[in-house]
Amino acid sequence: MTDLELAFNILYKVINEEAKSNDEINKIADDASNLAFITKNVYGVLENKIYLDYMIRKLSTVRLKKIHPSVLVILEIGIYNIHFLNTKDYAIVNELVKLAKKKNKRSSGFVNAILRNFIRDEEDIAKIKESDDIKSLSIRYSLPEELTRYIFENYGMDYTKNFLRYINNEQVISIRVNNLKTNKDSLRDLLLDKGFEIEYGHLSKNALKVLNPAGLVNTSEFKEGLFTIQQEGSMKTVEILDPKENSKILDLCAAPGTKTSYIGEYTKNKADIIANDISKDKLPLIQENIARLGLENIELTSFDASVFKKEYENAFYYVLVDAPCSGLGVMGRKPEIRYNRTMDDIKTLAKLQKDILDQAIKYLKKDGILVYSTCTVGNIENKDNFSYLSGKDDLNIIPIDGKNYIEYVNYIDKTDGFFISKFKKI
Ligand SMILES: C[S@@+](CC[C@H](N)C(=O)[O-])C[C@H]1O[C@@H](n2cnc3c(N)ncnc32)[C@H](O)[C@@H]1O
Repeated sequence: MTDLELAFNILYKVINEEAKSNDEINKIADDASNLAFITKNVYGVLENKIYLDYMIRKLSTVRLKKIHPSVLVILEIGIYNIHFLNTKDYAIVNELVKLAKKKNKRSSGFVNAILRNFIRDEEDIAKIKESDDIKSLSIRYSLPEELTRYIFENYGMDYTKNFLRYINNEQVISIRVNNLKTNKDSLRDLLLDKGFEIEYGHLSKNALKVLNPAGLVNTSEFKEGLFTIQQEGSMKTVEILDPKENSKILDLCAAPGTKTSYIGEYTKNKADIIANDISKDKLPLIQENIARLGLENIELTSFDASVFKKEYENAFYYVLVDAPCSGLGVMGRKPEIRYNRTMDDIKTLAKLQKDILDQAIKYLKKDGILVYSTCTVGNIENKDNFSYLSGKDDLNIIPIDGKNYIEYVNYIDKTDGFFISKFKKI
């Protein structure tokens, strides 16, 4: 199978069958002759899908909705390679026409015509002719219009442009060193030896950045639990919670266990941790991480955190609510998120977060610490829920670096958009 066909298969599943791009890329990592090229294609098409479809609309006499789903993916790959990767020769067209013959025989002439016409008339087709700035940005950076408008209304035009530009650029991946098994410099040396380009993290003392991360999870260092893939903003959540050894800690929304496992490492296996997630299916993911990283004293549970659990009342020194959220802050690494979120989802999630936070407060002992975090941007979830918590009589805000909360800005802080706030129960 060619690399383009592997990229096609992944894209088809992500766009039409709700698969996740990262999971699918990891599955084929060992078979691909050029993993970096496949990854570039998968991310590139997803990051530019609205724009690619805008151009295809101009080129096609058939309405977009009437184009067969596999043919549309083939066209998107074609336009992406020609326009964004500057592949101007006709070899790519021939390869995609061949692929079209395999996937949907009747459409190969159609694919051939569209891609050749695009090469001939690229400059004009690629022009975005929209008088509305938000619509134009939505197409240029392929973020659905209502989400683009939401970000603009919350943060203004400069932020919106920079934010969108950042999520469509290649992302730097961070990893968290497992200090129970190694240390930062030894791990750095091992990964450098394997050809990874490594830099030190800039927000967390336990972070390394990997500039060419393809294949990272297939290394023996990963399998032996020397590190976890985690972005620095996410690491900071646990560092801000700052849980102590010999304490009782509740992580209410824990799967896949990235923060739970950091809490375990941070407390050197010497705290009692309960990691909960509503989704039973996701508990094995947490278990896998715990086993891989060599962690102990972590109990897994599965209940709905928005419903009160009497036995946990006043039982914990630390409660982490890393809430289910719209995930707009991680679109750079999970580009398909943008096509699966609406403003209605954001409002529903914000309400769910409030309900979970209401229970979380009851589980804290006096002087106990609550951290409320999300991996999203936008006031409906973050700031409004921070205000909701600030209004509670039994909570005091604990400032973080002199501020009420941290909201990482991707293009400034060079990490995912992340929101973190901290409270003490009084
Ligand atoms: C942002 S993710 C958590 C990520 C995790 N803390 C980590 O660092 O790996 C939110 C999680 O909340 C879970 N969730 C959603 N609704 C929930 C509820 N009502 N109660 C408990 N967990 C819930 C989801 O299944 C999802 O795994």
